[in-house]
Amino acid sequence: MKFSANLGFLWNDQPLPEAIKLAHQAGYAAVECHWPYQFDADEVKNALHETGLQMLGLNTDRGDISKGDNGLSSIPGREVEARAAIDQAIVYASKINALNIHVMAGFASGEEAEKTFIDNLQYAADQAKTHNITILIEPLNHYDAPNYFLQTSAQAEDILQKVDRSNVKLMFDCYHLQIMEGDICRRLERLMPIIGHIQIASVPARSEPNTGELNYHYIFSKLEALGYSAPIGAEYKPAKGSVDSSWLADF
Ligand SMILES: O=C(O)[C@@H](O)C(=O)CO
Ligand SMILES: [Mg+2]
Repeated sequence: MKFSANLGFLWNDQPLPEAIKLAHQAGYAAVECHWPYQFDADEVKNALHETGLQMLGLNTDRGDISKGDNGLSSIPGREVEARAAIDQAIVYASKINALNIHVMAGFASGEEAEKTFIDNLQYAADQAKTHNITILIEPLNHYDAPNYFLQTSAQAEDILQKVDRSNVKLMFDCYHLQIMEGDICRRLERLMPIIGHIQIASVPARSEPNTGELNYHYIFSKLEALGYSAPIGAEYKPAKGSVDSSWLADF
């Protein structure tokens, strides 16, 4: 299996270009991040070039985090801000040749929120297409993100059907979906055609993947049997605060 270091959680005390170099030294095959916007895109691009790593993905800006925003794209009345965040992500991603953009839904519920999310995702997909960028949506668990618009894979599947764009896919985060739904292996197999990226962490602690209630040796053997060969996102919070990548050797 190949792994992508999620630099939102790993080496997140370092400037992004430095974190990319540290991920390379630790043996990761790719990198991904959350919100890279404070870092100069040229410096990030140089670090990617120097290490030969690809940036798999980044997120749209969350909005005003001091007011509790966690994404904007499903919030009726905030379409202008949501689309500005999508445009910003596309510009940044295309500068550093990132493959995917996770469009964050935010806190909302109901039919109007669903319609808003679908419209914004169609906008994002159409803008991203010319840059060969895939748009991702990710269900988040209701403990970490109570009242987040997108909470289950079934809801994501329904949204993707309604969005009806081939470059919009599901980010299957095993950590969130184990908490919300379980049945991870069957779910991965069934949803494989709509999966754009997979992330992992232990459950429930969200720390190093080889601890906790999910058996990743088993899950990876199933993914291998399904022919999945893309790098898997190691999106975990290091248990002791500093990054220990020795778990990579087990896989
Ligand atoms: O799982 C997560 O929390 C992330 O993948 C993310 O992008 C939203 O914070
Ligand atoms: Mg995730």
